[in-house]
Amino acid sequence: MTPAATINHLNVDRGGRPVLRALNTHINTGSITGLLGPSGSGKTTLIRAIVGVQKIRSGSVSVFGLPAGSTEVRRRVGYVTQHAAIYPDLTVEANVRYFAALYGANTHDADRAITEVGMTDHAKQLAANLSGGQKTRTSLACALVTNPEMLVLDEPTVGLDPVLREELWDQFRALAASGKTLVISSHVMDEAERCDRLLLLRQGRFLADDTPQRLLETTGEATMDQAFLFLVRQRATEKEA
Ligand SMILES: Nc1ncnc2c1ncn2[C@@H]1O[C@H](COP(=O)(O)OP(=O)(O)OP(=O)(O)O)[C@@H](O)[C@H]1O
Repeated sequence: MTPAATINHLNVDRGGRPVLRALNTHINTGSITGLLGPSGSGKTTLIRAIVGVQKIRSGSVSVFGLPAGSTEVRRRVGYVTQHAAIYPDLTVEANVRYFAALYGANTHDADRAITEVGMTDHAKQLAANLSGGQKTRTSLACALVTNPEMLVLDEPTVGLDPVLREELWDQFRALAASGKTLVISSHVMDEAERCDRLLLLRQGRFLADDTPQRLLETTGEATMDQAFLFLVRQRATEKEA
């Protein structure tokens, strides 16, 4: 199957320092790829490169076979940034309809997106009065108005309680089951096991690129946290050798 995105020898500098270093990978279509790593490891930078809003030093990122961020792919990729980008003084419906208008979609598309994220009962509520999870879901609806084939979500579950996180992950799984490609970043290792494939980032390099199951098997560890630490130690030993 043709990958939804291909990252080829990607190098990115920010503030004059290398932030992503020689990354190579691909993102499978119709699946959930988790981008995991500690704070500052480069997750947001990689996400920005996939969406096509990040200046890169060298290498390439292609999405659906076209350069990331090009006009032809922009509508096919939905992006939810780390901070819910919605207007607190507008209702859920008005927020999503506003996004729809911006992207040349109609009110029917907006209503479909609201239904898709399970926010129909809250459509008339002001965004200011929503819970954290509902705000994230509204942002997700805004990203879904163009019915994108790929969704890129930057730490969508940060600050949410376990029940809300569970609900959101059910939503993500349903979106992937409908054929959409999801890239989801997180620094919470227990979310890793919910992904089909994992990219573990540390200091701008991939520590691992594998399924959660295979990562546990190859490291011989019981949890993702332990597997991550195992790989960090292994990398340090390799450097010393
Ligand atoms: N606008 C910027 N100018 C200069 N350096 C930046 C800028 N944004 C990020 N960086 C640096 O790039 C590195 C990677 O940042 P990035 O935001 O991609 O990490 P992250 O893994 O998403 O972190 P977090 O989990 O805290 O959001 C960090 O060292 C950060 O300080």
